[in-house]
Amino acid sequence: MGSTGFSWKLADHPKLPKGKLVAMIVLDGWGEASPDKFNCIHVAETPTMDSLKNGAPDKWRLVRAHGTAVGLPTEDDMGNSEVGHNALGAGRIYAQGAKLVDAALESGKIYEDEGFNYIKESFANNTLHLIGLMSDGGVHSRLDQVQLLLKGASERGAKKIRLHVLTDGRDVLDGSSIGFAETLEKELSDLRKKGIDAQVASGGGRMYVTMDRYENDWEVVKRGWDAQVLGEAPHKFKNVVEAVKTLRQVPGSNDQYLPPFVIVDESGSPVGPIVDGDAVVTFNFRADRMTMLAQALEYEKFDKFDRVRVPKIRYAGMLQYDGELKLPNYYLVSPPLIDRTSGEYLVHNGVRTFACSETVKFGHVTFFWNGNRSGYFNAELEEYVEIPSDSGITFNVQPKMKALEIGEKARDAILSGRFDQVRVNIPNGDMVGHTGDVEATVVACKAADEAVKMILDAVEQVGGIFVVTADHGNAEDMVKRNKKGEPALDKEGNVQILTSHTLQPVPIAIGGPGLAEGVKFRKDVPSGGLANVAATVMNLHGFVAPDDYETTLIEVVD
Ligand SMILES: O=C(O)[C@@H](CO)OP(=O)(O)O
Ligand SMILES: [Mn+2]
Ligand SMILES: [Mn+2]
Repeated sequence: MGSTGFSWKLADHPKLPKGKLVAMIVLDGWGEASPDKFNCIHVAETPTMDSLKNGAPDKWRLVRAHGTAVGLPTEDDMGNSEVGHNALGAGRIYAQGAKLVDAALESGKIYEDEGFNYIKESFANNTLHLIGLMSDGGVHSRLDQVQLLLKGASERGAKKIRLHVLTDGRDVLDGSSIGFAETLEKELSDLRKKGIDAQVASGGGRMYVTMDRYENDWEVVKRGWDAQVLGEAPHKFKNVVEAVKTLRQVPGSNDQYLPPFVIVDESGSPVGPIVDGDAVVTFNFRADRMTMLAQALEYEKFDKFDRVRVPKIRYAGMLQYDGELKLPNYYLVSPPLIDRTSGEYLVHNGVRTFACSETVKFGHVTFFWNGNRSGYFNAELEEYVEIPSDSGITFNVQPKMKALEIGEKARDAILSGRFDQVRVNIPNGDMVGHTGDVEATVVACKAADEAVKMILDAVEQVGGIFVVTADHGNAEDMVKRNKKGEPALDKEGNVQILTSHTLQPVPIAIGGPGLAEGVKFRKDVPSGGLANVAATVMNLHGFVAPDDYETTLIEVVD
């Protein structure tokens, strides 16, 4: 014990042994919903997950993965990977970005802190640029927060404001970008009536422009840079509503993948390239899809693509996206300070850890799992393996993704005897679910199930334990529903495909030959959520979780 009384040492579990291999499998976007043809998990052949559900009733249950259970503002907020993996890894519920920004805007504190005062310096003589996802999905950003920020900044001296918007269609229905563009245009025209020169300057679909993650494809960020900073894009329009409406008419187009565009004035010049002296705010609160742009905006040394022109700007993130890297240096709202995660505790207690996923989810089982922290706690005890994802495709084209490769890596890590915890994220249900392609999502779910089987077989061979769960729903419900739960029809009488996550709970199953006799899920944590998983996993490693962790889901009955 240190002088403060704090210790990384975890108490021994009174009944459970140490030294058993624990495989921790997170199926991304795998919720539980009633069987129906839009439930791709139900439609797919998933014998392994089915056997867990039907095999041992006291070793399978549901946990909450959305809303307040994962630190989001309301029960109407669907879960997402960031908050889901934060909760799984940290074992406690933290008020998350969406909620922290709401509070800072509500109290006005956002305008008093260092970040806003820093960008404010540019207001008198230069432009304020706001870059981010135009959506009310609440996963990466929310338009109502942007509206409040516009109001707040203009009341505090911003005279010229330019927005660089990314269309969504992934956290919200495809096609909803038109409505958001109209709302924003109305807001900006009201500002213009008050004498503020406020306009949208550029845009593009989030998956094709700017919002790549984990360095899967820097071209995505470059396309955004060219439009936002240089004012160059293949498509030019007079305003954002015209842009979105026109680009959506191209056959096969959708909000997620709209090409980059710039808004031009009467003379054909871009209305808002970013130039020396300007202020820039990236208004997404979630980190993973903003850090690449943040690097391009902030780093003097940068070799990921040719920036051509690097304006000297005052840049602030809505949040700081990476606390270790201090990226960006200035931010409007402080991020949740997630400390003492289960990963850090376990490493301090000698648990050797292997974590793996493919690029598009790699940071989920490492960065998010470890409380938004990059890198190892102890490089001697940990190994993180990233399998390169395909880039430049939508995943309905390759619905199996790298599931089997992840399964193989996990299997090899388990059989090597070098690790006590082998943790993976299997992305298929989520990544293919987001494409809205129901048939491909069925294939995706089958592939995910096969990867689980591969890992469970290895657990069996070494006498280990498994925990299989998910971070939030997605593939289990691919259609928008009315209040009665039936598919909701649009004006033309068509069902509306749901590309987003859901509000559904997710399964958690435990088992394996190493699971001690008498271990089962407690009945007295009926509203358990993802944050209860960390204490559970610590128990399975033979430890008792710290007192302030959400309680364990298991008990040992003699
Ligand atoms: O793709 C993403 O960025 C989100 C949806 O916006 O999905 P997930 O939370 O599963 O990463
Ligand atoms: Mn996810
Ligand atoms: Mn997702």
